[in-house]
Amino acid sequence: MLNDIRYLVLEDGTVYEGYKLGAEGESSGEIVFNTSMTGIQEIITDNSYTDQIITFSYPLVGSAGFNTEDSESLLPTAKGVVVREAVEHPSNFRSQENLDAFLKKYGIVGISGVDTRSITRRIRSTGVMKAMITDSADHEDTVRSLESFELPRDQVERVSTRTPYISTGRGHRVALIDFGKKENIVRSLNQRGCDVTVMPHDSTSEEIMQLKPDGVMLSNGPGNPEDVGAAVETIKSLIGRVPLFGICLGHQLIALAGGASSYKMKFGHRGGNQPVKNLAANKIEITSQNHGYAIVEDSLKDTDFEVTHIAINDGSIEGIRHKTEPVFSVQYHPEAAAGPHDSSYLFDEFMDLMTTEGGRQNV
Ligand SMILES: NC(=O)CC[C@H](N)C(=O)O
Repeated sequence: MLNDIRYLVLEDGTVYEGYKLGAEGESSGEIVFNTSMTGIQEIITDNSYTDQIITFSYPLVGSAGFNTEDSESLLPTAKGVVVREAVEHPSNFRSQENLDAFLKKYGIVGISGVDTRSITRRIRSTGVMKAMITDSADHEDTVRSLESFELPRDQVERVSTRTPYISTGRGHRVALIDFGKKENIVRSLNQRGCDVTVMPHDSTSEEIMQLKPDGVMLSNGPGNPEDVGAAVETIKSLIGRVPLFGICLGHQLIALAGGASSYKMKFGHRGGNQPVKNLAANKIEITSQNHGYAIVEDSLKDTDFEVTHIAINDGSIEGIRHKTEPVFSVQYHPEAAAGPHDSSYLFDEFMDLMTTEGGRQNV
């Protein structure tokens, strides 16, 4: 069994010894943790995790198995998966394969048998950092190569669609700018009858307006919002011409377009049980989240935007809206997948905005 040993080495020199899981080889990325207990396939296939190693803090991972229907992208782009125990025999009538087989299929390197709660506590005190999953026992060498490893910054262009395509419906016409979108955003719009045109990340405002959309959605996506400058210019020019709804990276880009700024959080929010307060309704929503950046509250002061939602755990901004135009966005995931459906009402609010404000561009 000796050659089944694999290591997770953190940039700070901490080494965890475990077992091989998923693909052969080694892999480096930014290590983050997710506290969800379910929705493992949706999380691993969320392209917002591009170049990141996902640690599941919950100890038993993959009990519902994996299938061909529940992926949030065609090609998962996470750099690794870290679990305490990988379920070998899933128990679910929809399951077609287990975690190990699913990771192998997509070439994702994983490690099992490590204390993921201890890793989570370490990330919470030190902050997210670089890490490597490797079979090499020369840990000093691994730490040295991690020191010189630079996290790439071109994630959005790697995961966005290269050409526009349509997911047909008979209702409102929506242009969805794809920064690495989760499929459930398209499904949530289609379920409400929308005709969705998925557009590349670098589409210009002219290309978007040529579609004569009733509304424009800005998707989630990986990386630092400051690296997606072209989209900020597009959004600036769309504000006031068409209703806009942004999710996660899309929310951050709307805020940047409005003149606000973003920052990198110490360890972000990732999980399916994140409480958020809706300030207008004075209600708490339990939300699905996956973000490592957030909007600087003070930077919103001199903009046309106001805060609509805040995170209960740390008070950070979770939602904003334009004071006079039909533009709003949330840092969390109303499309769920994985996670609770408390905030699906936001899609309905977008439908209402498209009914009352859509079609302005045709005037
Ligand atoms: N899910 C997302 O869209 C994530 C947005 C951004 N990449 C962040 O980490 O904050």
